[in-house]
Amino acid sequence: MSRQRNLEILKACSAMKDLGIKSETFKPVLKRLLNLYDNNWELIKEDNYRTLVDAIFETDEEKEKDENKLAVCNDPLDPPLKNHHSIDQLVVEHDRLEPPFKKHHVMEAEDKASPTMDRMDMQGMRHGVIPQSSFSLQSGASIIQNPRAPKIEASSSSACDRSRNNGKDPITISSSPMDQHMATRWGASTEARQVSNVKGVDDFIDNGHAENSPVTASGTRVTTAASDSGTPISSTYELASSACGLVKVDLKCNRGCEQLKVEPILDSVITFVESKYRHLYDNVGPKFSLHECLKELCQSYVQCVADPTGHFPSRRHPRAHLNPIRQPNNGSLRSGHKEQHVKKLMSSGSVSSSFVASHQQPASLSLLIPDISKETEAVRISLVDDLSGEKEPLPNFAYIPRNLVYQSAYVHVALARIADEDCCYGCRGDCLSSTVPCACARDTGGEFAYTPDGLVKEEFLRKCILMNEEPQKDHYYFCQDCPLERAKKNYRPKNCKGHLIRRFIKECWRKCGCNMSCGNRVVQRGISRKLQVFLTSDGKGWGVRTLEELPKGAFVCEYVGEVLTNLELFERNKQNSKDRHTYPVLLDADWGSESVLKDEDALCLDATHFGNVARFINHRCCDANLIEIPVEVENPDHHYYHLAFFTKKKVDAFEELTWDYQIDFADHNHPVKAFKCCCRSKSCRDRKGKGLKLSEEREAATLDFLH
Ligand SMILES: C[S@@+](CC[C@H](N)C(=O)[O-])C[C@H]1O[C@@H](n2cnc3c(N)ncnc32)[C@H](O)[C@@H]1O
Repeated sequence: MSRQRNLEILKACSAMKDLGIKSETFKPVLKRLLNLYDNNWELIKEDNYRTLVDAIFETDEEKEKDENKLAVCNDPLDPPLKNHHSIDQLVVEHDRLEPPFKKHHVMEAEDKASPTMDRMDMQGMRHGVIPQSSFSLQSGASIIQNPRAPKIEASSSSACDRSRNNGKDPITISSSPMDQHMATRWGASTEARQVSNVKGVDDFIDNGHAENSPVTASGTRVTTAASDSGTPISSTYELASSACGLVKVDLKCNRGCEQLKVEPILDSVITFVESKYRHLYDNVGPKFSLHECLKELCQSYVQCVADPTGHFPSRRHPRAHLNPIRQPNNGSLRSGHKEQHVKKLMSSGSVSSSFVASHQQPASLSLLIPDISKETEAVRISLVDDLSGEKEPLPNFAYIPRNLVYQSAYVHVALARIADEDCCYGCRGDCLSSTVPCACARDTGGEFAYTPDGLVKEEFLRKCILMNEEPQKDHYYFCQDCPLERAKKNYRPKNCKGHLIRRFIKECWRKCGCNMSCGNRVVQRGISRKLQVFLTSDGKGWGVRTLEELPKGAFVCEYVGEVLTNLELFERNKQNSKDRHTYPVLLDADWGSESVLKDEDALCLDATHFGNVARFINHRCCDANLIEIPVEVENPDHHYYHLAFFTKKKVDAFEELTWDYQIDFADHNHPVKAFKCCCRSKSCRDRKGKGLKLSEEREAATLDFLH
């Protein structure tokens, strides 16, 4: 019995040595654990002495101090017996026999006995559940809430354990075996850490490590400052992620062996850092928040998995930026399920000060085009296929970030056409910060349509939605001589079907005195949200989803295409009637302002051959999450304007973006044949493919809603 015990003690010594934990640190804890567990070594040894290591970390300073005292004197609880060495004796003996570090033992042990989280994920996989992860970090304390996810501690710990070296040993990147243990507990391999530390994360990725090897990045900062006693103050931070999507941020604040006289309240530390940054950096505005930064880190982790073309590419597609790749599809779940699943995760359990990171296993994500915009947009827009085995041809079109006139359309942009009183020549900086709204707000009732956060104001949005969804008779303009009808063969002047008169947003422009970051310039700054083109699972072909949560009223993108006259569109559609067309957009919001519109002024946008990401946004009857709003930028006459998409409500990350094309499914004379709608909306206007009149359907939808 006693021999076995001695053997166990020696093994524990060896394991602790490997982790760089000094004998005087672990001895008292080991004794305490043996007492606690009634000498059950199995519990202590589990997961490469995880319990012991955790207990060492968790032991508070006071207790440790006391126990340290015990460790240096003769232990009354553990008197030396014949053939029964005390822990102290054995440790001393072990110290003489063993070299200080045996890094590989840690790895081997971890490989064999995989940590709890890996086991759980495997189980999840077997049951067809996407491994999920979430961590919630609240100031002061943090514990995982997700019952399926493994237990994770998000800690802000004092690193006194390591500072047992009295602050003499320099702390270098990845030099500490304890770091390695922490990393391996989080699924990080020593090799990965070393490569990532030495060469950077990207190099590690390009090294082509095994697909399931985790990505880790860690770093250490040693400040030049010294504590009151002259001990160098050093701190380390460690980022570790596991293949199942857990991310751990570990901050270790080291003041050598000094004990903190006053334990700072984490909230105050956060506030202190925020104000420090506001003072230090001009660009850090009053809204800077460390919580937001960490939340952003979590969300970006999720996004980088979903969008491997982000700034930190996923290991799965190490060279995704070079070639379109079609990866074998191993995922067992259809994207619809996954979207739901991820949405559920994203919306679950997040309180204002907690961060939730969750993502799905990227096993089935197939990156086909890293950036459809070919770097013409400020953000990359990837095209992925996460359905197994679907054969959808890649879209054949040229990406253009701004509209281009095809041939005959009259789009006359000239500074002289903008009257001085129609712009804010005298403004400086940001028009939104001025107490009196400038001339550019005149068209929107003397108030800007945007909030300082760049969102469409609630009231303006509400009116636009109402006008679209429940238009009154006086919201329509009926042409005496409709340019649309003029293009048709059996032209009858009075056949106009009506054009919805819309509310315009007017943005400041070149003739204005404000700068580009003026809050009244949103659409002209282009796409800033993280979008992705993906293959829909319900037969609509490609669609667009957001990779980040979008608040209500957020600008998503503009509908960009070739600017055609309606005559040109008609001719084009006649010639290529078999082509799959993106639905053309009429620029008819202001047709009522002129009694007879000339053909070259009656314009539309066709994104079939030239377009931007909006050409992939699918239609949804009635309850779409986007609304199109006309935006005047450079053209005061409203023949030509920008059609911008804004969110009608909060949109979750990974949710498909849709807008109501306002199709009249019953109009069989429309230049573009209506498709059979698969929007699955409760109020789908294309019921059983028969197609009801838009007006009838609107009525039906209203009745549906009322009952
Ligand atoms: C603007 S494009 C959208 C992108 C398109 N899904 C693609 O794969 O290129 C419009 C076309 O998408 C398809 N589409 C859009 N919404 C749809 C819906 N609700 N039901 C069925 N097909 C739809 C139709 O083929 C339509 O002509």
